[in-house]
Amino acid sequence: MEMKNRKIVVALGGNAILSTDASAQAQQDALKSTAEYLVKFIENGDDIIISHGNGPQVGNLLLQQEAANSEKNPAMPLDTCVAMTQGSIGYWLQNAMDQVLSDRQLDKEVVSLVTQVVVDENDAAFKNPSKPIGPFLTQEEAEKEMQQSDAVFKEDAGRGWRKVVPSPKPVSIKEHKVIDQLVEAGVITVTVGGGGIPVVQRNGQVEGVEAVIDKDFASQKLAELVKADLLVVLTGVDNVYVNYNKPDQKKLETVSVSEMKQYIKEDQFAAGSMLPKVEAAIQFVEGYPEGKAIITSLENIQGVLTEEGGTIITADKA
Ligand SMILES: Nc1ncnc2c1ncn2[C@@H]1O[C@H](COP(=O)(O)OP(=O)(O)O)[C@@H](O)[C@H]1O
Ligand SMILES: NC(=O)OP(=O)(O)O
Repeated sequence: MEMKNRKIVVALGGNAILSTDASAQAQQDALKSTAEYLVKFIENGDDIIISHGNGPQVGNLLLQQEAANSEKNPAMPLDTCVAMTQGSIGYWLQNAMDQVLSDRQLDKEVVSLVTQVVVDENDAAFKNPSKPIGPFLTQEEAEKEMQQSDAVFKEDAGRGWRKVVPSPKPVSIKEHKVIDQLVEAGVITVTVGGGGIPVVQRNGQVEGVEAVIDKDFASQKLAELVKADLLVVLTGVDNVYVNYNKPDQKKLETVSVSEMKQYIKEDQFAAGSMLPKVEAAIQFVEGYPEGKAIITSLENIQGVLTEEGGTIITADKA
């Protein structure tokens, strides 16, 4: 059954933007294909709020900043780099969505919003950098980098070594009311890009801090604040699995919060890849039991339209 007129937060995973080629053209091309999928929500009559990651992009931007750093042309701090990636990826997404909407003769506006996400300055994450950004290095290259600077590198889910930065949890989203107004006005809104620009509130002022927020948690916070019907986390797999990549792997379809928590206890989801998605899904439906969360791939958007595909996380029955 097709579900319609839903308010949906769609979080785009890394493969929706960048696979191997980090050039602007390749990322724009990838987002054109992504937009072809996303437009299906609009054709279905849903309102969407789009969020996206920035791990590879913000890490690459930091390297560019460091390479050009001089007194006259100083490197920008990490919060500003996050804002810069919100701008570039938001521009590409707006452009890609505009193109597909116009091809389909759909009369819809798309905007991307520079979004500040409030974090707690005492979040333990500031003392324990964990969010991988930028390119993958070999262990040898990472160790050399660590000897030469204060940067921390860690192994990223079996894929290589990457620079890691603090990733505090989102507490609130400064612009959430205006996001809701945009959605109510029928505007497709790109927001909390790269997890949002991390800011803290000090003496009544908002100040940027050097961190990268996980976009799945920022999307969950957004879905909670705008009371979304659905949080859709799009990634590289159609479903979440237990015993993933083992001969007895099992696809998860509709799963309650309690069942998911049990799987977390059994260590079924890799930290830094599937675990934050599952945790974000749980937090959303726990905080807003009217909502549901779906973890699936872009290619399986049809399953999201019918709410019959992907891994669907629902609140426990009262
Ligand atoms: N239990 C699991 N079930 C399904 N996928 C898993 C599981 N554990 C780890 N993964 C991996 O996690 C990936 C999603 O994480 P990642 O690629 O880091 O996210 P993103 O799409 O946000 O960039 C999946 O594509 C899959 O390869
Ligand atoms: N900010 C963030 O979570 O980015 P990635 O999804 O690209 O890691």
